[in-house]
Amino acid sequence: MRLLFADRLSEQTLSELEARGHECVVEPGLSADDLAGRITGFDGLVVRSTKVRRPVFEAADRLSLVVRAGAGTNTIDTDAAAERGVFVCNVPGRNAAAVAELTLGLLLAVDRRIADNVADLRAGRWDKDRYGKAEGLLGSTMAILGLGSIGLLVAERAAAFGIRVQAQTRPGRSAQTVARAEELGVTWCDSLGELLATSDVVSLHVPAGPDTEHLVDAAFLAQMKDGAVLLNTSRGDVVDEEALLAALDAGRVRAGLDVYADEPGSGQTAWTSKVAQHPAVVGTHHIGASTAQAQRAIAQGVTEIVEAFTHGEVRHCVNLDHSRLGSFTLTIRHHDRVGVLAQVLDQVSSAGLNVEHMENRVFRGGQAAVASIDVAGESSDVLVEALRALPHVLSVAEVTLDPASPAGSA
Ligand SMILES: NC(=O)C1=CN([C@@H]2O[C@H](COP(=O)(O)OP(=O)(O)OC[C@H]3O[C@@H](n4cnc5c(N)ncnc54)[C@H](O)[C@@H]3O)[C@@H](O)[C@H]2O)C=CC1
Ligand SMILES: O=C(O)C(=O)COP(=O)(O)O
Repeated sequence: MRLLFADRLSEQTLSELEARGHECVVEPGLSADDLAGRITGFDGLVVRSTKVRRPVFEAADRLSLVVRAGAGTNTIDTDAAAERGVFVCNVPGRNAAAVAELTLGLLLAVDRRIADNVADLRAGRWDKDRYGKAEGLLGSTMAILGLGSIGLLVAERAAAFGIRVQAQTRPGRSAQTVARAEELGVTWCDSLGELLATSDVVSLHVPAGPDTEHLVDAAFLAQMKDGAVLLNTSRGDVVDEEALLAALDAGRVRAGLDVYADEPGSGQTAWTSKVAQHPAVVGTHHIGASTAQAQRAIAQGVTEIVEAFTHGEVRHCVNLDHSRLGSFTLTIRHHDRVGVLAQVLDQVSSAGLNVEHMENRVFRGGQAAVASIDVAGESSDVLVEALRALPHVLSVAEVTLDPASPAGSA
């Protein structure tokens, strides 16, 4: 594949990909605005936080894969990609430990005012009176919103500090997550109000999106305990910064932030932000994932995704429709001969039906294969009989799909 890297990734990944025959063009200086003018001629695009907007997909001539070398895909117009059949994949979980470490670092820094301590020492001031007044974390209570890869690792680290961790009950949470959370001693609150009112620390680990935009607003902050600490290492959009500013000014809360609503991308630039500069905030420069360990793990994940993709497997795609759109599945056993599937599809199309998903697997020896075809519309005996009558078709079975069942669960 011809791959454009619009952010810097480890040299090892680039040499591994090149050793496997891929061409890697590395242009970390490209901005979001430059991408549309640069994308032609590339099959794949690899980015960290550089935004990939609709014009990139409109300008692309052969782009088939965008890899987000990280977790959050809110920086990529995944709908525009989906409209043009471009896969957007992320590398989930691989930078979670780094973000969890920073989250605890921010909490300690807020509680002990580490940044102010350091600034005064560097300025030649000793002030034990001022800085010797932390509450301490042992026995305090932390709410985690977003109990995914990062949230669970934060829970694990917080528990090691003797912090009681709680989360809100949430429909659809996997049994595995619930089991791991309970192993870590996480307890459950039925409502957000109860969660916030009983927590000394609130840590955000939800993805950005319409459901979580300004999740932390004035009402949310008003429900937090007086003097509580808000930690945000997820995305700036999750917090209404005007509301946070008001709560900070009122001395109601303190905050540890790694992400901001209008943060710049990578590199260096002059930048001011009222929340980032607030004296009750310990802020970092969106560096949650920026450890060498995490970046090595992410880079390895990128190599795996690109390699799997070249072998026909799409890993960690975030813009496929995973719900079955078909209304029935045809399972067709056939001799593995040229043209058999074309005839099958011809019959399906003559019946006015649309194929939503299909897979064809060849048996050992290459004599026979089985095709599984999810079809939208109404099946009929006429179609099934026409398929059975085709040369080289061995058998045809038809199963009606349950619209509520996700793909692959049948
Ligand atoms: N500061 C940094 O450098 C980094 C920030 N991130 C951010 O952290 C986010 C989370 O990352 P991961 O834990 O790896 O993702 P994840 O997908 O493993 O976990 C997200 C969790 O949030 C839950 N969730 C979604 N909507 C929710 C809602 N409305 N309320 C409560 N829970 C909700 C999901 O069910 C899932 O369990 C990413 O989407 C990204 O925006 C990720 C990596 C680095
Ligand atoms: O993985 C994520 O979601 C991150 O926020 C990390 O962003 P970055 O790769 O450091 O620009």
